[in-house]
Amino acid sequence: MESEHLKVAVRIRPLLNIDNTRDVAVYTNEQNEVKVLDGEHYLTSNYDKVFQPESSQEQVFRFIEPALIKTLKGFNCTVFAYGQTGSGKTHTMFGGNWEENNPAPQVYYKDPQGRKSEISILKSLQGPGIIPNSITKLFADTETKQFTFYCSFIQIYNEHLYDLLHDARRDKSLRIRENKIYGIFVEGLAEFVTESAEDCFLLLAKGDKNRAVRQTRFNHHSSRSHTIFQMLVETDKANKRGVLKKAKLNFCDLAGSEKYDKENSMAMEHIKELKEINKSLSVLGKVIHALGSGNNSHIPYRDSKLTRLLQDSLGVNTRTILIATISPAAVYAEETISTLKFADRAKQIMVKIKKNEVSATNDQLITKLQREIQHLKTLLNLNRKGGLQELEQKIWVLTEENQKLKHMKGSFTVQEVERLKEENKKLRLELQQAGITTNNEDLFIPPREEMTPKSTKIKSGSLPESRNDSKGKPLDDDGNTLKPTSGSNISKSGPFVSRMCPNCKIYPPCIHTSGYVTNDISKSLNSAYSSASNNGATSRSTGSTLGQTEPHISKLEGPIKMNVRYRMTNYVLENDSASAQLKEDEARKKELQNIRARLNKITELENYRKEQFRKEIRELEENKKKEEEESRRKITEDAKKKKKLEEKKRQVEEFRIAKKINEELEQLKAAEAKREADIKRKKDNEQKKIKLIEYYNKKREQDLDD
Ligand SMILES: Nc1ncnc2c1ncn2[C@@H]1O[C@H](COP(=O)(O)OP(=O)(O)OP(=O)(O)O)[C@@H](O)[C@H]1O
Repeated sequence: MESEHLKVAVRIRPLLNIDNTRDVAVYTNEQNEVKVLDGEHYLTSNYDKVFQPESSQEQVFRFIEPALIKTLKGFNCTVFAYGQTGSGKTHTMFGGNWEENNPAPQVYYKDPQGRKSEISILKSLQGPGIIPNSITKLFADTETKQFTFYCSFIQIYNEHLYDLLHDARRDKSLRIRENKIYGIFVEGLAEFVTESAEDCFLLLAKGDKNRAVRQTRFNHHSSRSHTIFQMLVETDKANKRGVLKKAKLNFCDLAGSEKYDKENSMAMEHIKELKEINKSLSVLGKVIHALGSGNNSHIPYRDSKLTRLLQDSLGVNTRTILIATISPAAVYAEETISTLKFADRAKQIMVKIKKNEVSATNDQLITKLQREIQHLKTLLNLNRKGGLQELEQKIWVLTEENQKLKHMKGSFTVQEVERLKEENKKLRLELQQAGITTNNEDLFIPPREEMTPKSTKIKSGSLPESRNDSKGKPLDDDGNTLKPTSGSNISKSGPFVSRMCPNCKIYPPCIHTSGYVTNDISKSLNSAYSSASNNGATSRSTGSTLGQTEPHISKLEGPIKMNVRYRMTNYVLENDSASAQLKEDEARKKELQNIRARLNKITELENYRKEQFRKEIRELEENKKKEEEESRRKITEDAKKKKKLEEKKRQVEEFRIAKKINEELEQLKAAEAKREADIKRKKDNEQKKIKLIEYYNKKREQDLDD
């Protein structure tokens, strides 16, 4: 065991016409320091290496080369390109003008006569990037040695995984799965055996054509998905210590981080992409942060497909190289600072690295090889044009061979295992010549001891970090309850019982034992037997079959014909002693029990809270009712009061009017009285005047008389 820091480099690309500016904000010095300075922002940080705008692709490749070479010694290696959209990730990983020049070859790599095509994609690249340079280097270094390389090309688009080599239209998203034998793997992902650098370039070119791209503000040809070009490197021969080496090489060209463009309205699809990209990059940041903080109790690998897929290539057992790409332009200072901060955080990860060595006589390896050989033979048998009779014979031979292998397990020599590996490779080559591809679910046949219902297997703690649903059934990465892949119809009779078969007098598995052959073969056998019995042969009971997934055979899509094999990932096989396994199982069991106990507590708490909540709601409802009644009563009272007041008002009004009338009447009466008094006074005065006149008249008459 040795420990090593992850390596972080920054690559500054030159100013481009698309930047529309001559103002720069990024400065560097000899000490691999980067300064971002634009009056508004200031950041200075130090990295393992800083590549200037004029640095060549060759110089960048030299930086990752030591880690690359180590893959041949059994160390995993992951190279990331991280940065803002248009900052040069694809340029760094694939090469200058890769996307524009990608020729997507329309020729067979091998013509029908088996002659090699002369096409060289490398020549068409202006300055090959890390991936083509690494491929050239690996094949040049292993020319004389015996290594096998398996390649696959994945893209993660909107949190869905697609096989870039098979699924141009992103029709079928793939699932990430994990188990004890294969580790973390992508179900249904094809792996191609590549015999030369040219093989790899063809795959690269084909996959890259299928990548999701879109024009963004900063890049006319922006990659909108994360892509991972994976290479598995395996030694064919065991070394003097009887050890086989293998390593996984991941080249990740991450989708560019991008800010929401407020000025130009973005299409919904673009916004969704942007959200998913930023989310998964943020999870990558969190994982890196969690690894760096040394608190490994919870690392959120499962929060994004990218981190889940790279779980065994992040933090442990892997040399990780992060190349942060930035633009020097002042207009991108904010994005540049955020990229540099991400790179800073990444620097803090301490990576423990160990070799992927596996003893050639390791039981798991033998089981894996046996299983693969069994499956490949089945496929070949189905493909070959032989009649049923021939097929039957071959299956008998295979049955016996497998029987022998089963009994021999544990007493294998290194040479025998190497022979198994050789045989495995040859079978794949034969499939390659036939241009056959298949779904690797077929290979995912549980070993005999696992042929119990899946939940039992989970309980034994065989799936690290496995999640269960409320009924204790295992969940997959998408949170769905797992169904046994190939064992949905698996015999429920429990583990395999090793008793001699009464019909053929050998130990199972044999054709009379349930759970041995696939449906197709079993059907062929059944009909072969029935025709044999019709012809007077001894009648045999055929027994039930496993009902496993039928081998799916289809022609390879596109013109490339190559070897196909399927993901068999199991990288941490060292120290795989039974006691360590038992301890691990125990620890997992305890962990699961703890989780269940915690879940129960949480459920109890939740129930209690629910009850409290219901109570509160009831009280609230009662209070509300009372309040409503009260308000109704008040409304009625108010209405009555209002009525009374109105009545009073009316009365007062009437009274006021009556009073006024009275007053007016009084006034009228007074006026009348006054008038009457005046009339009377006038009358009296007139009377007096008349009397006076009468008096004076009388007196004059008297005087006259006198
Ligand atoms: N070091 C460099 N030297 C010259 N040109 C470069 C360099 N880096 C990037 N470029 C150019 O800048 C443009 C954008 O680069 P590239 O496509 O690699 O960006 P990207 O980070 O992969 O973007 P996205 O995330 O949007 O896919 C391309 O035209 C590329 O050729």
